Amino acid sequence: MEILNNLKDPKDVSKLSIDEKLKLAKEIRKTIIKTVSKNGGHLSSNLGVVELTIALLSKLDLSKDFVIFDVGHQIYPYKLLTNRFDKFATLRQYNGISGFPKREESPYDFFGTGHAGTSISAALGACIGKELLNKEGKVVAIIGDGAMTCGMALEAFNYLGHTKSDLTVILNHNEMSISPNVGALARTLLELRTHPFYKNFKSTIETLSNRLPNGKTFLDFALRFRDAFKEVLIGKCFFEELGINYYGPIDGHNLKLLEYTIERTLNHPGPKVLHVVTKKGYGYKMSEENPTFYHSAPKFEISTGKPIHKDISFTKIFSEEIVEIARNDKNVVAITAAMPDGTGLTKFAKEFPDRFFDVGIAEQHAVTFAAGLSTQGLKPVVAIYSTFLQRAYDQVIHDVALQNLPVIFVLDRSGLCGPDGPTHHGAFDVSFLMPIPNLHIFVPSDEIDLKNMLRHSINLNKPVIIRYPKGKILSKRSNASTDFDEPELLNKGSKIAILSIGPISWRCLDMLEKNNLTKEVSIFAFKKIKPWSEKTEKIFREILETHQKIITVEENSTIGGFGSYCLFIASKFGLADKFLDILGFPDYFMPHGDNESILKQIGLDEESILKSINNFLNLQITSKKLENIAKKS
Ligand SMILES: Cc1ncc(C[n+]2csc(CCOP(=O)(O)OP(=O)(O)O)c2C)c(N)n1
Ligand SMILES: CC(=O)[C@@H](O)[C@H](O)COP(=O)(O)O
Ligand SMILES: [Mg+2]
Repeated sequence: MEILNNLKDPKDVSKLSIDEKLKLAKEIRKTIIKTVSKNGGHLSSNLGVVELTIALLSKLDLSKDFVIFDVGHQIYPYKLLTNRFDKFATLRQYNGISGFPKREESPYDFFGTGHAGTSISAALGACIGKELLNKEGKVVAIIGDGAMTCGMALEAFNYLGHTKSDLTVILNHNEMSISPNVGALARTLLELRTHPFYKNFKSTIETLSNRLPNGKTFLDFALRFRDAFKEVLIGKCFFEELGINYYGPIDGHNLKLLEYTIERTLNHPGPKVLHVVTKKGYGYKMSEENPTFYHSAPKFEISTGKPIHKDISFTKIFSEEIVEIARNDKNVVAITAAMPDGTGLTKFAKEFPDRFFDVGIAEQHAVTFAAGLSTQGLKPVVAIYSTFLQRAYDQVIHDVALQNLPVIFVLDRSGLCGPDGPTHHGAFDVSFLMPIPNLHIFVPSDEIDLKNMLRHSINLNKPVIIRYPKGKILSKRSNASTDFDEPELLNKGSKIAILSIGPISWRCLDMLEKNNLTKEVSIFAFKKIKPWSEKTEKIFREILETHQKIITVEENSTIGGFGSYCLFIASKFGLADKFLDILGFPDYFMPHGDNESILKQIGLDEESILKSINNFLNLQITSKKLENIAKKS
C-alpha cells in the first residue's frame, strides 16, 4: 500500500497527482475488501464511494470544513484517508475502530451516525452554528438515495430551502437502498439520471474532457451549456422547487470530473445538491453483481465471495413461518422499512407481492400505515429492527396501542448487535414498550416459541410485539407449551431461581449443567412479559416463596426492563428482598465488537452470572459454618 502508507495527514490527498489518486483508489478498495472479508462489514456501499471520498478530501480542508456521512456505513475510505489506515485491520472489532463515524474515535469524525436520514439536519445545524459564531469553513452532508427516503431528510430539505444556508448536500445515487430503492422519490431521481439528453451529453463531455489538453475549460463550458438547458428539458427539478440549487448528475467514478464539480459546487454560495451517480459494490465483481448480499457482508472468502458460515437464526424461522401463515390467511400483509432481507421478508415479498409493502426508510410511516391497513380488517405484520423502532415510538403509542389496533411488530436484532455497535444494539425495546397499555409482548426463547407466538398473535386481534436477537438459535427441543402465561421451567433447583427472557435462558441452563448447579438453581423462561395474567402473577409468587433468592437475566437495559418489572410486582407482594441481582444491559452505551467480549464487559457472560450465584451460595455455606461454630461454643 505504497500511497496509503505514506499519507500522514488528510491534506496530503490533495497533493497527489491524478494518476497517484487513481492508484490510491485501487489501494483503498483492496484494503477494504481484505478487511471486510475477515471482519465482516458494509462492503458494497464503501466500494461505491472511493472516488467520491478522494475527490472530497482533495477539495475540503478538514481543519475548518465539516463533513457528515448519512448512516455512516460508507465511511471506510474516509477513515483510511483520515489517519486510520494503521488501525483499519481492527475495524468493527472489540477495542478496534468503529464501522461508523464516531466523535470519540477521531477529530475528523465530526458527527456520529448509524441510523439513516440525520445528516442534512445535523449539517444544517452545524452550518447555522458556524454562521452565528462567525466560524470559517464549508459544511457538506453526503446522503444516499435510500436515506433520502427518510422523513427526516425531507424535513431538513424543507428547512434548508427556507434558511438558504450555505450547505452542500452530495446525493450519492446508486439506485439501491439495501435492496433496490423504492418510492416516488426514487423514480424522480431516476428520471433526472436517465434523461436521454443527460445520458448522451454526459458521456460525450466526459470522454472529451479526459482527452482534451484543456479539459477543465471545456468541461466548464459544457456544464454551463447543459445547465442552461436543464429547466427547458426536464422542467424544474424537485430540489429547485424548494429553492435549492441542483448540480448533476455526474459520474461518481470519474475522479477528474468529481473534483472539478465538487469545487464548483462548494464555491457556489447558498443551499445546493450535487447529484453523483455511482455503482454500489464497484470494483469487486461479487459485490457489483449482488450488492444486497454484500451490503452488510458476513466474513467471506475473497476469491469466491462465499460466506464463511451461516447459522440458523430467528430471522430465518420468521421468514419461513410467516409465509406458511400467509398461505392460509389471505388477510396477513407484511410491511418493512427498507429491510426486506435483514428482517426476513424477501420470501414473503416474492410469494405475495400484492400483500408486501416496502415503504422505504420510513419507520414512522411504516407503523401508521400498518395501523391504517388494520382498520380495514387486514392483519399487518411490521418486521423491523429493535433499534429502528425507536424512530416510531409515538406512532406505536398514538396510532396503534391507543386505538388497540391489531398490528404485529416483529422486532429483530433485539439484543446485542455485536460489530455494528451502540447505534444498532437493541438495548431498550422492553424498557420503552413495557409502559404502553394494550400491548402484548412476547419473547421467544427458540424457534418453536417463535413459531407458536406468531400463530397465536395472528389471531389475537391485539397489538403485539415479538422480540428476538440476532444470532444462532441455542435450544434443540422439539416441542413447547403454547400457554404463554406460564413461565417455562427449564430446570428445577431449590435455592435460587433465575427468571429470564429470550435465548439467554438456554445459555443459563448450559452454565448450570457445566457447573453442577442444577440442584441449587431453577430457571424459568418467561414468554409473555406483558400483560401479566393472574396465572402469571400466581406462578411468580410461588417462585418467590419457594426460592431463597431471585436473579433476573435479560438482553435489554436493566433500567425499566423485565427484571425491574418483576421487582415491581415482587414489591407489591412484600417480597422485594428476595432479589439478589437484576442482570441485563448497563446504563451506558455498549461498544461494538464480538458479543462475547461485550457480554463479559457488562457482566452478562456465563462467568458473571455464575459469580452472582456462587456469591450467595458461598455466603450461605459460610454463615452455616459460623452458626455451627456458635452452637458448639
Ligand atoms: C432509520 C434507519 N432505518 C434503517 C436503516 C438500515 N439501513 C442502513 S443503510 C440502508 C440503506 C441506505 O441506502 P443509501 O442511503 O442509498 O446508501 P447506500 O448503501 O446505497 O450507499 C438501510 C435501510 C438505518 N440505518 N436507519
Ligand atoms: C447500516 C445499517 O443500519 C444496516 O446495514 C445494518 O448494519 C445491517 O445489519 P445486519 O447485518 O444485522 O442486517
Ligand atoms: Mg443508495
